Amino acid sequence: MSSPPAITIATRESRLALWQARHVQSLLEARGHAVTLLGMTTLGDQILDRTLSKVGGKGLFVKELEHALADGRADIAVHSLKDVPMELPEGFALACVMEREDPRDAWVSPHAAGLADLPQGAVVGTSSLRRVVLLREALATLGRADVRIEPLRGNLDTRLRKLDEGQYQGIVLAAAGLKRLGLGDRIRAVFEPTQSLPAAGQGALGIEVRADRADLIEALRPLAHQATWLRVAAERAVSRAMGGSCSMPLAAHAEWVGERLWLRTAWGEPEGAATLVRAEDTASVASLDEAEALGARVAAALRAAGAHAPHGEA
Ligand SMILES: NCc1[nH]cc(CCC(=O)O)c1CC(=O)O
Repeated sequence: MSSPPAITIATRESRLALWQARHVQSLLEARGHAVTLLGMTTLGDQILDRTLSKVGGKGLFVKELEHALADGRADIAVHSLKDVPMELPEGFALACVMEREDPRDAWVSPHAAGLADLPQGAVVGTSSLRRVVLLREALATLGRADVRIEPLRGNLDTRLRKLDEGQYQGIVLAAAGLKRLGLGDRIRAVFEPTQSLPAAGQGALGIEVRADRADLIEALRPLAHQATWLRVAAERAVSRAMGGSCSMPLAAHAEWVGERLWLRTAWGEPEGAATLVRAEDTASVASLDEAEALGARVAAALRAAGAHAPHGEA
């Protein structure tokens, strides 16, 4: 038998990206592969101080890594699936989706145990439009028109520093990123999906390869987690059907209830009504096709309830 192929992982150099790449590295090494990391700075990393949706969206974190796969400098790229565009470019494939970390949003604040306890006139920081519209709805329900939501950009350490410096009284981050970096003790509370519905793919890692690398797709198969993959396929199908980019305030979250997949979605407009449009459904799901069909069906219901793509997009 031939020995397992050597694998080079292209990775961004943020602490979270490096943790994720090393996580995959150790799983592959345990299976006998020799693994090296190729660190890269992406355009997305260079402009972390600007609102991503204004400068071209999620693809920015992925494209440079794909160049390295295309020209053979690297074999695989490890991504937070939340940051991966719905349609990969021609010639690339998602080889596997791995077991999900906590998919929920986390509340981080030295000042308040939750939104209701915020001091008068508090500033809450968050970056994604999804979290903005969810927070706005939650604050309106609590009658907290005094609380302002302000943009918060940068990698995890930068965001926590801005909180600690007092620019915000509380911030909302993915629980998964904090836990992976050993910062779980910064989490004051996790939002249940009824309070802050997570983004499609949040907390799940995916491994991208060149579509012609059947050898790697085979080698990565043992890292796949089918129960996560089906959840994420349903969630991503919603984003796809909605023309989803990160300029869209869209939440899509699936979880298992026995053999059935329960998919919940929410959509809002940053300048629109505080109350979000929501749609949900369940289905018996055993294949990626069935998961995607559920996603398409719930997306159609969400559109019928009033959700739409931004300005003229399909
Ligand atoms: N938006 C950036 C991003 N991409 C993935 C994660 C967290 C980890 C994950 O979802 O797997 C984060 C940080 C955050 O949203 O707070």
